[in-house]
Amino acid sequence: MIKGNEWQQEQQRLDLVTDKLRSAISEIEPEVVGLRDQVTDFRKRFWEEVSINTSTHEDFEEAFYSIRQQETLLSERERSHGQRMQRLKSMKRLLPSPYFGRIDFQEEGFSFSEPIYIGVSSFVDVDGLSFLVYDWRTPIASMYYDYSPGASAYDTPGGRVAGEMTLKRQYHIGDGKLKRVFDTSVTIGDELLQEVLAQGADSQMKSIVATIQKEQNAIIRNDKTRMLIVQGAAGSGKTSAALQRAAYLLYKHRDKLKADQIVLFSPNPMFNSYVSTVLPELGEENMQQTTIQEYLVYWLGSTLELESPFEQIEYMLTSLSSQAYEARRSGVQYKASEAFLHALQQYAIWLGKEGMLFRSIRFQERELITAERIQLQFYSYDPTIRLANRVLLLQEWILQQLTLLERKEQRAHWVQDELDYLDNEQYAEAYRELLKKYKQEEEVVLHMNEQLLDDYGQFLGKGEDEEQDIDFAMQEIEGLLRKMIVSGHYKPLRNDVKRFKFIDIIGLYDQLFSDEAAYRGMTNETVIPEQWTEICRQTKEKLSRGELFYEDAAPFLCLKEFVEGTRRNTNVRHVFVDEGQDYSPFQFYFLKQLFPRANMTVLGDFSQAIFPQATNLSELNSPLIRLYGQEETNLIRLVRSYRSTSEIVAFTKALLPGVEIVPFERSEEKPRLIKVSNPAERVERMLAHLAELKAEGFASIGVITKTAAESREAYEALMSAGSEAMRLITKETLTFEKGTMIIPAYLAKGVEFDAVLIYDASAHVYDRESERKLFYTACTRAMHRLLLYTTGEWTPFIQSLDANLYEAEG
Ligand SMILES: Nc1ncnc2c1ncn2[C@@H]1O[C@H](COP(=O)(O)OP(=O)(O)OP(=O)(O)O)[C@@H](O)[C@H]1O
Repeated sequence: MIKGNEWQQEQQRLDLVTDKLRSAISEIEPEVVGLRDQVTDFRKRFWEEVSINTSTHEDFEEAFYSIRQQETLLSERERSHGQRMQRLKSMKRLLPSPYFGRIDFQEEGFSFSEPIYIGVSSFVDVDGLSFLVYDWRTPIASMYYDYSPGASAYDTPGGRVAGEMTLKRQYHIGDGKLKRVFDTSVTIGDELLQEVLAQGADSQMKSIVATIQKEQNAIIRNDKTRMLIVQGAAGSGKTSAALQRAAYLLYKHRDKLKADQIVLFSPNPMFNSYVSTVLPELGEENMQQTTIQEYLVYWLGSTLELESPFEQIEYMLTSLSSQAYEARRSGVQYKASEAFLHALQQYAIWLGKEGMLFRSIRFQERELITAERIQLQFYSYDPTIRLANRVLLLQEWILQQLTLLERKEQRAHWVQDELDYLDNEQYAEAYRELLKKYKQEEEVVLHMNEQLLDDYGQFLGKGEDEEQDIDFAMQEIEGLLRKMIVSGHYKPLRNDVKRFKFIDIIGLYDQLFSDEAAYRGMTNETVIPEQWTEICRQTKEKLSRGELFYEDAAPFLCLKEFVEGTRRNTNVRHVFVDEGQDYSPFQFYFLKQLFPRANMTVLGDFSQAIFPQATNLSELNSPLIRLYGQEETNLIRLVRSYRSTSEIVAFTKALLPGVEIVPFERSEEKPRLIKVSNPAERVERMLAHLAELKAEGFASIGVITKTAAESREAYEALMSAGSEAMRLITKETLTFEKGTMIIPAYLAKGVEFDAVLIYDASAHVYDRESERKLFYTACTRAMHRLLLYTTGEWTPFIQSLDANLYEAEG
């Protein structure tokens, strides 16, 4: 802590900045209100100021320019209103705590050092030059995160600036008052960080701007590589750093990057609500947040019903071991692999030569163009043309065929029938439609006049010439009506062709899962999973029900892309993938194709890989590194965990031998193992523990189960034993709230609780080695307290632990 004199000076400086903020706010506030009123008024009176006269060319031009002028004036005012509004908001955000850090920096060649105060946004004095507060994202502020006092430097667009940092100070300011001030000498944040980490969990993730650590800063400011991979231990701040990174990018590229050009892929919809306040807290708009499931469903359209990743994991966790189970598991892994991607690529080449499957174009129970004819046409194209381009040629050909067929169809009986059934009203309506459509065409206008429509039905009694004219006109109307009827019926056919419905894409995917020899022939694959026959049976059976396994979604869409050409989103510039270890190489490939202009940031932890299709993000041979190539990829590792106490980290680290995780020194209670004799006793003990934890001040508590069924069971047991309100979280839950919640481990990914209660850590619940990481993930959600229960034998993961790591209660 600093001394009295310095404290006073700091408080005076704070008062000065606060006063300046207040006066700037009171100056700008009326301006903002005034501009807002002007804009509203302007919009209301927009057309009053414009003279519209289109009688002559000159009048028309004048009207055009007067609209343009009005528009320019309006957008100018909107822009200055927007800019001032932004400034006002950022000053109001600064007011309660204008800055959190200070560095004094003496640049090389200068004889004095300048204090740099750092806050969530910049604040410049009335002279327009002196920065009273620097935004944390400015180049100079990076030294605050990267250096201790001593030699330091920062990068600017003009080059590197070196010098000496003579002081580094942290502030805890609340309501405009200095609460605490720390001078740091080694690494930043230790004291302030201690204080921040000692606090309880929140219903929303918090911004970590005041205590960003050096290795996290490297993630936030890395703006060079196409692919940034962050392999970070549980609680090491991957998600936090990702959100700060988005804020940094929005600031650095504020002229060209908009929030909707950044997409964050989250593990589940509830997680979106958990992280949604960080960017607004930093004064930025939220980026797009979604889940990969949402994307896959969107791209699949209504073709097939997709299993959700949570249904897949529930199957993995709840089914008994059997041949079918093992085959599914191995199928999931194979379908996620690069080998399968390669097989698909080879399959597409094979399809270029043979085996394409088409669907006949059918109309009214008739085959207009048979699948065989389409296939013949397809294979008549030059085989050197890419598959997807040949499909485009084919599409064009089918549309042409439809035009010819449509012409012939106009003479069909059914058209005459429909024509006969048109009543006068419909006839007249159709006629009007025709008039509208053809009113530009002189020829038609010549023969059709509105009089004819009005006189329809009173034709008798006219002269011969007139009658001839009328006959001719009637024939023409009839011809046009026939055309209209047929083209109305053909429209859906044409739309289907435009949407490539003439390709039997489900059949093509299904065909891949043929016997081993055929599969080899189509794909050149040599290494095929042992349970291939069973994998094929399961996949085909699912497809025959119009459904798709989760693991099949990305491969299916890739095949669709090879055949139909790529769909792309070129607007998005940054894709963030959180919990990246749970994505398959296939899904990454899909995202890369989908967002060709985006840089990718993948954050994950292979120790928390709970899905069988997991990808190891950081091993040398990782498919993720190969995605953009070594040169375009940067890998950063985080090992320090900021979430859990040292005792909890020591316990969880021992659960997963070899895991790289270092606790941030914060000591509290050891995890507690509570053995009870039956479920009723467990409920009774849990209720007592919940009450104790709440009395200690822990407001966010997670009762974590293995499956959804176990969550429901726990919820019912606790509620019927008289528990206070708690929330049962399911895959449909959209919001994360404070309080006590019961949640399956796979949905608790990415979130954290003050206290975690593992509902059943018995041997019969966590018995497969493949569930170790799930169990580890559940335990690592705890910040301050971890309690585990069993009604019998402990899971082998716990049995093998050193007894010093926990407190056992009988
Ligand atoms: N530099 C920091 N300053 C203060 N708090 C931090 C910092 N880094 C991380 N934290 C805190 O540590 C906790 C864990 O962070 P976060 O959820 O971002 O980690 P994660 O690596 O994404 O975790 P997991 O993979 O286990 O979900 C959060 O409470 C976060 O606020």
